[in-house]
Amino acid sequence: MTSFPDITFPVVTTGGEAAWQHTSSEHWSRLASDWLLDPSSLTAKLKEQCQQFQVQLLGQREAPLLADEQAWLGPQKSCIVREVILWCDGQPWVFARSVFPFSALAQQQLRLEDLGTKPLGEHLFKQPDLTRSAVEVSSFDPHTKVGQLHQQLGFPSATLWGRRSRFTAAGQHVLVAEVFIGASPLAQEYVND
Ligand SMILES: C=C(O[C@@H]1C=C(C(=O)O)C=C[C@H]1O)C(=O)O
Repeated sequence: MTSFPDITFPVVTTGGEAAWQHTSSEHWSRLASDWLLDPSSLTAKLKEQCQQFQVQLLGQREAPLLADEQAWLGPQKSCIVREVILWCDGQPWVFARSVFPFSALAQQQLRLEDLGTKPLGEHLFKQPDLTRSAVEVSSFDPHTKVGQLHQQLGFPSATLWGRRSRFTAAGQHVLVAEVFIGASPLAQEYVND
């Protein structure tokens, strides 16, 4: 069992650190990586890559939305924010921040209330009416909160890459952002980017 480092929640507290762009941009061709584009469950993909997959729950509670999150979820006064680190064989691979309105938490079919350290994806991908928006991608410089998390976890300063999309099921939206950090191939691949 990995002993997880103590990380303050929420990690992401300020907007403007990501420049989310659709993958049709010309910038995209240089980045083409199935880690960013693969529409299947990231949890399932990681479980194929490692023997021991673990979810470190940093927190799941009401917290402020970032301005660019409001655009996806509509004018919510407040939302539930869930942040996790996904670990593969004792190494951090993904930092994920998911935000969803209280109405999604109350939607029993989604069972988000008692997720705990169960991976969100395993719930979402079981929903019969699940749809997913197009994926946005963004880089994260070393000075961003996620870039600092990567270094706090013991990895050298690097430009990181993440993706974001909105899941919809049972009439509710869940916005999920995933940044490849630590020992993940994508974080290593661009380490000198
Ligand atoms: C959306 C998925 O769920 C994963 C698990 C998460 C969690 O437990 O909070 C968050 C983002 C994803 O990396 C997925 O598996 O694709």
